[in-house]
Amino acid sequence: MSTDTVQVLQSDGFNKSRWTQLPRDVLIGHQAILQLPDIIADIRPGRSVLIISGGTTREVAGNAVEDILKDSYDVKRFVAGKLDTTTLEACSQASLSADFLIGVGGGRVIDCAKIVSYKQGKPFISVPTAASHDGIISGRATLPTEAGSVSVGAHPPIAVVADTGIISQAPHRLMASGCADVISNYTAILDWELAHRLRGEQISEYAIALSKMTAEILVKDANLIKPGQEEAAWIVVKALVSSGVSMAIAGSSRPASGGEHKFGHALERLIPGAALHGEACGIGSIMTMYLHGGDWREIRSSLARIGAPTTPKELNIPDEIVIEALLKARDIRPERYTILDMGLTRESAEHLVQMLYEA
Ligand SMILES: NC(=O)C1=CN([C@@H]2O[C@H](COP(=O)(O)OP(=O)(O)OC[C@H]3O[C@@H](n4cnc5c(N)ncnc54)[C@H](O)[C@@H]3O)[C@@H](O)[C@H]2O)C=CC1
Ligand SMILES: O=C(CO)COP(=O)(O)O
Ligand SMILES: [Zn+2]
Repeated sequence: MSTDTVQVLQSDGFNKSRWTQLPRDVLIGHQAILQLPDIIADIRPGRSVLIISGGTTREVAGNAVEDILKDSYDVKRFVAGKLDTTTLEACSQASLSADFLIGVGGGRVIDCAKIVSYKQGKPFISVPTAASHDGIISGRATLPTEAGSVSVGAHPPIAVVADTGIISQAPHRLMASGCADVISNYTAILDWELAHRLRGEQISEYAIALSKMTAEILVKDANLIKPGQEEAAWIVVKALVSSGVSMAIAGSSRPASGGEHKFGHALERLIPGAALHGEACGIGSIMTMYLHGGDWREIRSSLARIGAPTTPKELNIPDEIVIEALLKARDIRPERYTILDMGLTRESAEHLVQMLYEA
């Protein structure tokens, strides 16, 4: 390095720096997948693509994406049945001959594409088939492991193509779950602020403001979120994107994942597949909002208006398992300090679950 450069680099002691990664193109709207060729032409990621989808989502949109691209690109496909290390390894192998990846599906498929993209250093495009989670643009991936879910570093997608027609035709339960994922931002923020006050954890006011505003706008528009409506898909996808941007600004999932998410991850381990990700986090958020002394009834009524569950009974989950998940939450990602890490007892956990059924 030349002395001129060293002089330019001198500073007054301020040494903070943050690299924020965001997608380059975000396209949301009616028949958006038809514009995939334009998006790819804009990015120029190469000529061969691996389309990653799930068993169901391949039928829903994976095949259509393949059809749209097959005349101009060398297309291969990979079906990710579940998200585990074996699948990730197989997907990584399948990606070796591809220049770029497209993840077409729900949260697990997109996280699979995100992790493989990061490991292989290849760009990926996110094509969500459901508005069920706010990971559609985030640079983090959630990986279930034996020891519980871990949030792993990944690349955000280079582009997001969210087709509101496809998304509106997904089961409403998925969209309601995505709304619950966003509504749970209210308590994620309270937990982050708590960790800041109690533990000196660094917070980002910008990330907090965006995450909170996103939840507020969604709750304000709750009456428009109806099954089968493309406008509803439009509203919810925008909220999911906005929530994802808050995570990108924070450089972690903190503004969108607190104790209610630790509870959700614990519940998923205890009774896999009984609740969708956002459903579990929504119920968790009612309980942690109560512990924060906030308006937990407002969280509950917002979830109910959107059609998301507010009690374990609606998901056929025994109350006892929810109590266990509340107590186990502290073992999930212990470095993430939340209201559930403050010595919750079994009695208070039992009370929290009873409270969910209160009129
Ligand atoms: N990376 C991040 O920042 C985030 C990651 N996540 C992760 O995402 C996952 C949750 O995502 P979900 O989408 O709820 O779960 P998921 O990916 O398991 O999908 C749920 C179900 O919906 C089906 N599905 C998707 N689109 C459909 C459609 N159009 N029609 C019919 N069925 C359709 C799928 O086949 C699957 O059976 C969790 O693993 C969670 O931890 C969630 C939020 C943020
Ligand atoms: O789900 C998330 C935000 O909604 C983020 O996931 P983690 O809880 O795995 O960090
Ligand atoms: Zn979430």
